Amino acid sequence: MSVTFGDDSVADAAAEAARRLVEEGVPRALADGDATLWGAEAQSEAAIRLGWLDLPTTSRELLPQIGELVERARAAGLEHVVLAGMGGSSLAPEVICASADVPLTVLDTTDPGQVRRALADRLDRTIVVVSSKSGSTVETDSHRRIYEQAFRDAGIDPASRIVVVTDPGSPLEQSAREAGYTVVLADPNVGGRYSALTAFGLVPSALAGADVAALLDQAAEARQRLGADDDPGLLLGAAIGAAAASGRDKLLLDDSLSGINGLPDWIEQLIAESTGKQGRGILPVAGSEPNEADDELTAGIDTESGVEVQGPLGAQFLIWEVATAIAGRVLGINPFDQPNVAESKANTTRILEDAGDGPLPTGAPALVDGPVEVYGDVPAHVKDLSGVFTELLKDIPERGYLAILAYLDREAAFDVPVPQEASFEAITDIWAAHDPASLQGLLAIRTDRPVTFGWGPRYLHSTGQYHKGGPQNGVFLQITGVVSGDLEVPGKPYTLGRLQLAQALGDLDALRERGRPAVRLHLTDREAGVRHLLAAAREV
Ligand SMILES: O=P(O)(O)OC[C@H]1O[C@H](O)[C@H](O)[C@@H](O)[C@@H]1O
Repeated sequence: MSVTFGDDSVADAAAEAARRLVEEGVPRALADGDATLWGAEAQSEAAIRLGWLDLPTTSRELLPQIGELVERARAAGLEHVVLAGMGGSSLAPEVICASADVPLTVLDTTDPGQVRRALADRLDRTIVVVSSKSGSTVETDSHRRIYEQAFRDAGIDPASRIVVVTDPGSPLEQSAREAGYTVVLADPNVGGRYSALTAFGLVPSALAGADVAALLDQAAEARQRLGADDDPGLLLGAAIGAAAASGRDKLLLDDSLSGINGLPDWIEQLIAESTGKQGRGILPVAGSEPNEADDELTAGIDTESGVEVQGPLGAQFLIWEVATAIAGRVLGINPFDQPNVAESKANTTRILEDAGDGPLPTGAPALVDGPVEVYGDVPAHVKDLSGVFTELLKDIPERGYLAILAYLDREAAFDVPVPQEASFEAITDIWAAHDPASLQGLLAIRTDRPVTFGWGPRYLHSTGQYHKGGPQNGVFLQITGVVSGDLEVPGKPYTLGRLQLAQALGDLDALRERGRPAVRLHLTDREAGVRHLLAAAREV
């Protein structure tokens, strides 16, 4: 494993920052778990958040219990593994399984269509891992309730199918024990986004068929370098910290040549939640081409870049965690809290409670363009969707960015029928033409500012912290859609679709309270709406 520099100015700044850190004794202190490294204010939190440093060893203790679980699931013929978990409770298993090429259905959505698709898939052979560190995350709680009901309706005992991963003493641990579920306890001294190598990363991945012992071996090798002057995590942290301190605070992640699939999505949460606070921080940008702008730094996973990080997945996890902790130190930021995530959650709860049984407070559309309603402040001269895009792009300030936030079904594009004889290229073109995520590329070529794309509510547990806590230079484009086939959340007064819309509105409020430009597009016909959006973006 190694960190190398394709850009001399980055290399020089990193070397200088690393030299200072070594002089201050930081690498050794971090290796020893010194909680004072981020200042007095962060110390009490850091004291209970450094367990990740020792996971390559401590997580080995979990392997026998995980091995038994896997055996039991195999013996019972449970081949469809569903993971209900948000942010740190699902991003790592998603990368682990995608890289190992083993199937895992991740539920980190409140989209009723996406949840219905999972429910319709081999329920009789499904095992559900319900993962939540706090044990109180609303999305995960909803998924648990929905699956419990579905199992019961199918005459299946939920206790034979649900595995809970949570922190000791959480409300979920208690209710799971009462229900007779299998419970695997995670290390409480590791925060969600640093938990890749805890039970949160390992249990669902092992059930899906990934070799988790190998991951720990890879991480153990990286752990041995910790404390050394040439530790890859130290060099990476010094590079991204020093770059951000000098204004290069957009971190473009490129994994195009890597055999590891989807690590940028995991890095996004780690960097955005750890650094995006107090009006400062680093904006991770996944899935976008560099603009050669002077506020950008490119980081490649096994891919040549401004900074290239080479190594197997287990090592990458540890290197990026060390780097984030080091960058926090360089920037004077506590990398272990996420002070602004709760704002949108509180708004969502308030919106649902205030609305009672009545409609949610969406307001009236400022304009309607075919299957797309536009909500928000739109100048009077703007008459259509491409005009809305043009205005939003114009609104991006110097050093700012545009964030596209889609509260839609992440997999709907793949349901579109494709001709039987179509080539792989033709099929991917058809998918792209129906995928809201294609909007990122189409708008990115119209601006020299970074354009990010996040699925809601998934991003609320990731880049959402940076949007609200980081520099106030974001412009936000939300997309919601009409719900057909809504799902009850058993025991709750709301449906999944209602929760999804309330989450979008809750975050919109939090962004607007900060005076940021934020527009919501609502698709009154989802498929036609996506096609219309993409066509309008081509016209900008
Ligand atoms: O694991 P949970 O307690 O359900 O938390 C899931 C996610 O929730 C919050 O949004 C935090 O900001 C994330 O860091 C965390 O990963």
